[in-house]
Amino acid sequence: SLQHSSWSNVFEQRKDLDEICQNLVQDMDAYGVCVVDNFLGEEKGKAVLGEVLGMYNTKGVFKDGQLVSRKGSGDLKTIRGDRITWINGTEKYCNNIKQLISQVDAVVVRANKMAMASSGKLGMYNIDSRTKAMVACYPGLGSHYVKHVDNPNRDGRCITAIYYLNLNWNVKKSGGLLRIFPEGWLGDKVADIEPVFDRLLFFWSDRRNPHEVQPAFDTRYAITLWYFDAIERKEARQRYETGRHS
Ligand SMILES: O=C(O)CCC(=O)Nc1cc2ccccc2cn1
Ligand SMILES: [Mn+2]
Repeated sequence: SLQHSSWSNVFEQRKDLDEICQNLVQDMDAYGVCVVDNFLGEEKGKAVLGEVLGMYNTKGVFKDGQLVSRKGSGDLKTIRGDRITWINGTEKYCNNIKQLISQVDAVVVRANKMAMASSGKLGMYNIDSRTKAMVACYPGLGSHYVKHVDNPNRDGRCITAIYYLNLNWNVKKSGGLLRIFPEGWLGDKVADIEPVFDRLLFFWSDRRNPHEVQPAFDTRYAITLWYFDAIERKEARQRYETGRHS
């Protein structure tokens, strides 16, 4: 359909797939973190944002974030963290999110293959599946996410991919900075990622990349996908089945 054909040339318009994949392979080798800006372009990015806003304004779709408390002037102030919903993209009114997901899939799968051929670190994995997409919103008011590791105990997830949707986001005014503390970066350097519109971020999901979201003072939207390594995932399932898990 027309809709489909306009999506299929996303890469011709923006940057070709190869360029993005080479950049990903190189950055994962060098830094363990990779930022791709203008991933979909303004029109497609806004279409995805529109669907996320539609979902967010539909009662009951997003679950309340976990409670976090912040000691202000000594008093405990409960702030809800991120509000999330999980989708596979086939839901109603999610066609553009579905297309975003398949574009990210295309990049990850191709980069994984390229890295196998060039023996990049990404080539050490065999990426054959992923989680559903987690659509998250920080409702502002200082909501944040404490420093954590996505996959601390080999659950199978090797790469985190986060697509940000925040038009004209200004961290000085709105906060919401993602700060990654990459293991092994010298001089305790950090990677500060602003959650700006149409930005796609990749990083190793394991202990190499502890990260936090600093308090956000405007609503902050992101869509996250986690990609599985086939072997690590199988081993995690086996541990789970034999009950050897905490
Ligand atoms: O929005 C960002 O910049 C990243 C936020 C972030 O790290 N989110 C997040 C959300 C999670 C939700 C459930 C389980 C693990 C999770 C790990 N990370
Ligand atoms: Mn995380």
